[in-house]
Amino acid sequence: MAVPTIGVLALQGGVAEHAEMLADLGAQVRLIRRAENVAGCDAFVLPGGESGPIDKLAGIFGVCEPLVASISAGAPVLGTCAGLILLARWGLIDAEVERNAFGPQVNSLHTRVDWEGTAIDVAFIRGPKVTSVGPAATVCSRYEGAIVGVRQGNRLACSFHPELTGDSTLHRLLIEAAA
Ligand SMILES: NC(=O)CC[C@H](N)C(=O)O
Repeated sequence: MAVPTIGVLALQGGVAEHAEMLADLGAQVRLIRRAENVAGCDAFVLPGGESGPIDKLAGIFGVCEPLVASISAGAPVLGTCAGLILLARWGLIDAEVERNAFGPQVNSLHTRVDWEGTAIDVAFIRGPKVTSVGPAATVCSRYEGAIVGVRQGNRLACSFHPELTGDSTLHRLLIEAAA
């Protein structure tokens, strides 16, 4: 099997941990900072950070349009935290989200959640909550009753940060989908 190239949106936020985890799993990592970086990627990661600035910079640097086009054409994607917010805002995940739904930075926490039957180790940092999902999306994970993980085919989105705890379950799913 050819080594998949995974593009990590690298305009703001927690880029390095995703890149390191993907490289450890054997993927070729490409940082996405400009429109021309998008072509040729087999899958994408939209990292956590601040969804407002990432969204704005993605527009300014012309990244948003080719990225949305590539994901719409079938490229798998993993969006974590701010990445989940962007997937919903860009119409790529059929879900409504509420930002900062687990409180401020001081309420950050490290816990285990279930993802489609697998226990995963994750961190929440000012994460969003999914308040409703449309018919195209399915719920993959909950924390204290709140929806914190959804998928729409090969589009995976979560409220938390698996890359900060070293849990590679979702990154493996992404790489498998890209193969
Ligand atoms: N850790 C994160 O990605 C936080 C997301 C941030 N609170 C936002 O609304 O974009």
